[in-house]
Amino acid sequence: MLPRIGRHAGDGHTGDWRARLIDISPPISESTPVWPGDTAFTRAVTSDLGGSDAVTINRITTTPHIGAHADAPAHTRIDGATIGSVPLKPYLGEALVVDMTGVDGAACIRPVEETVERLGGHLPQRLILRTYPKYPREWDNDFPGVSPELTHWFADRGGVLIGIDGASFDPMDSKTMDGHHAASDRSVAILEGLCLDDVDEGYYELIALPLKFLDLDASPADAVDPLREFRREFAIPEGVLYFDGNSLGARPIAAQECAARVIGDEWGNGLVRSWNEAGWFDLPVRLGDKLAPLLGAGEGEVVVTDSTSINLFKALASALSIAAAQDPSRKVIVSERDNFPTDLYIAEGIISLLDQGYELRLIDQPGDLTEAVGPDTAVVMLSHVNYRTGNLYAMTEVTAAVQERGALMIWDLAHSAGAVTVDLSGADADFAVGCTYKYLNGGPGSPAFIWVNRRHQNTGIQPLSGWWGHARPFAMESAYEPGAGIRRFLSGTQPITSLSLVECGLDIMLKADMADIRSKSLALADLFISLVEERCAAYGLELITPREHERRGSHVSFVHPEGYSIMKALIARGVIGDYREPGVLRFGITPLYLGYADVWNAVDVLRGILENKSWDRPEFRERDAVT
Ligand SMILES: Cc1ncc(COP(=O)(O)O)c(C=O)c1O
Ligand SMILES: Nc1ccccc1C(=O)C[C@H](N)C(=O)O
Repeated sequence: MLPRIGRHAGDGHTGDWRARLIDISPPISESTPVWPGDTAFTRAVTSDLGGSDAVTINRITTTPHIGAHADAPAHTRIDGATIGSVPLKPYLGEALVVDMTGVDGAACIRPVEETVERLGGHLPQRLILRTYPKYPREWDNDFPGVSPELTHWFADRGGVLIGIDGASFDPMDSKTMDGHHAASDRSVAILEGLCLDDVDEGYYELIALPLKFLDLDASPADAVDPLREFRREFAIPEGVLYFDGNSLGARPIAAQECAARVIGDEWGNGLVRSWNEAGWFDLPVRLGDKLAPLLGAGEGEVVVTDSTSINLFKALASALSIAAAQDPSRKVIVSERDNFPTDLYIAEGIISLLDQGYELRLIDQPGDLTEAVGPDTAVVMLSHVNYRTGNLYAMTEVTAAVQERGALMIWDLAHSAGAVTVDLSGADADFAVGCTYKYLNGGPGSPAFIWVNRRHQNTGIQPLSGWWGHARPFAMESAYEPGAGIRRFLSGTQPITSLSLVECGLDIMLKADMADIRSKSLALADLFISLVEERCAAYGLELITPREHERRGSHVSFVHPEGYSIMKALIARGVIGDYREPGVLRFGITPLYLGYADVWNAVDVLRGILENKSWDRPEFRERDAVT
């Protein structure tokens, strides 16, 4: 049984993660109304810290049918299962909230059908029915119940749970309890007394796990509902909790069909004609335009092409050429010691290739940046989200500070695109690069992207002057003439099969609201941090990710001296994160396919591994080539 989520709300270090969850459990206290004649909630203190006792302990007396609660089949059937023996799965997962406030009498089929039709035709396995415009604080005799027809109709369509805000599935005067019987006959789990005041119609993730009272007829349940509708777009193997979308995103289900189309039809049947007919030649630009809104960029500013490393080479070389034209005395490239190594290596490569006295100046922490940028600085090149710590730079402020000091700003968005809200135009940055295989779910090694501010597109030198960046590629002229606009940043022929798959990930991402992704990411990460700190406190994990939302990307990293073995043990148990030197356990938070229950379950596994020291085995110490 998972513990109550709500209990973690006020304990100081959890931040405001609950702000993005909707708690649909009314508070339980002595003033909580219960069915007339049933046992109200009372408590007595049996041991008191305020007195001379070592701990405080209460004793409670209550009906289990209090507040938001789950009815067990044993409530209305002599041979029915008790709440401690019901399966938990129905209480956890995607739910549709339907507004029944305008319906006379019991909740019925029609409004469900209408809502499903209006919202796009998908009926999940859980239904939550709202019958009150405002949840009653006093006992209300006049609740409508759930019609047996609705329960049968829903069970016929695979339904496993119905929840309602009213106090019961049957009206108050029912002697036959038909609503309850229909549910137990059809194995549909029952939730009653949900407070839905803040919940609009739509799809949510329901978490409403009953406390495991072995022999009881019901149990109080806590229910929280963050938005969740995208998980079914991804193929994630059974038994895997995937926390590594920051290295390689999960596979969109659509990718398989897309691959079959590109290979079978476009390549197989279209052959070379597909460069025109299937739009292969324009694909880098078309996908760039599709990606642009996720970066706060406009049309004609982004191409999807090459790798991040190669795009960084192009961006840095171009930026240096622009800076040199303005002020050739500026010879410093500022970056961060903790930047992803390829970024620093590429800068070193350009410096030695140009051989013009350029040097790399590395800061040791984000706070040192402004001091490091001065009249000698040509370009500043930073990862927006740090690959190891998850530190997030304030893009607008940093860009402004850099440009004020006369330098150009290049952002590496590898850990930002699809993970955090990005506004390149708003920040008026100079160049940006990033990959599509992480949060954009483009596939292993899928082509990366480059964004170039329009003011620079036709000015700098793009040194990888291949024919795809030529003004007239098929004129086959012997001299290079750079094309205009973002096409200049193309070099040569692209891996079309891999490039095509990028579109599947983008299409999913574009259906979601980036603000929702960001807030769910923060909520999941807050939950993850608070659970690890609370439940694994004894085992020496140290958080290296900033707690402040405005300084954090979309992964969470903990350091532990045995980090490598612990991560390998986690992966062996199906909790897939990754390891980075030194000692960093890194967990990617991908709101499109991770839910709150996944976080609970992953922390459970982590705690078990730490508690039993099951990481301490030779096979978990053996280093793989890729960590
Ligand atoms: C910040 C950052 N830049 C660049 C890269 C990699 O670049 P490439 O795709 O060229 O290997 C990564 C991860 O691989 C990264 O995290
Ligand atoms: N491209 C890869 C290939 C193999 C293994 C990992 C990667 C990564 O992307 C690592 C990632 N950039 C990181 O932040 O560690």
